[in-house]
Amino acid sequence: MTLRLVNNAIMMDKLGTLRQAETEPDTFRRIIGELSVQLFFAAASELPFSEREICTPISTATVRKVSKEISLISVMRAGNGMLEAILHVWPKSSVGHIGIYRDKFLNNTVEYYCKTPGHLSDTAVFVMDPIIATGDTAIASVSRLKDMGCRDISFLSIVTSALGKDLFREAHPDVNLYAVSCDDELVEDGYIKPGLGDVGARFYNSK
Ligand SMILES: O=P(O)(O)OC[C@H]1O[C@H](OP(=O)(O)OP(=O)(O)O)[C@H](O)[C@@H]1O
Ligand SMILES: O=c1cc[nH]c(=O)[nH]1
Repeated sequence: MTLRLVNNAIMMDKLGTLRQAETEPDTFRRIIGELSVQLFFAAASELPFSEREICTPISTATVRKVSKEISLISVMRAGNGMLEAILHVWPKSSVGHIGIYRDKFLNNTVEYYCKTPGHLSDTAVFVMDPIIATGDTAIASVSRLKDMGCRDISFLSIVTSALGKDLFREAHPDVNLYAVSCDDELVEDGYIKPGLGDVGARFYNSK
């Protein structure tokens, strides 16, 4: 697995706004969506395509069509914020939802929901969750997808911790991870520093 950092001056400017504690939920949501689309486009550079001849208004041209079906898998709940924006740019995707969280008392992950497309293993699977902190949730989500037969998996995340990235790579060396930032530290309660805070709570203006 490689961590591909997808960032440029504009994306970093937007990430800075996301990091600011006083950023309002409407702006927070919009930027999560914008950055998610950039991650999806970067990850899509690995997709297979076929070529065909078409007529433009001026001449003929050889154009490319994506030749593999795409599945988008949201790790709830914060993954839903990325899903919405990506679905908007590739509406013919199939969509699945996985509900997995890290239970700090059990010191394990707990799955509470899983609904995915039936033909998932034949598709290019893009899993999304804005945060990889300890890595437990991302690792468990990808393991679940592999149990269903998925082999072509990319993981999209806005911010990963360095530790989470390393543990993810150990667990799933065959999965490419795309992120806007890799932050150095994890603090008490498993939050990334500087990070984004509680992303689900900030996205939904909720607890
Ligand atoms: O790498 P980990 O240590 O497992 O932490 C990352 C998880 O934490 C956040 O979700 P959270 O559990 O806060 O749930 P939410 O999406 O419902 O807010 C985030 O969206 C990841 O799913
Ligand atoms: O930094 C973190 C860690 C876990 N969950 C979040 O929402 N943020």
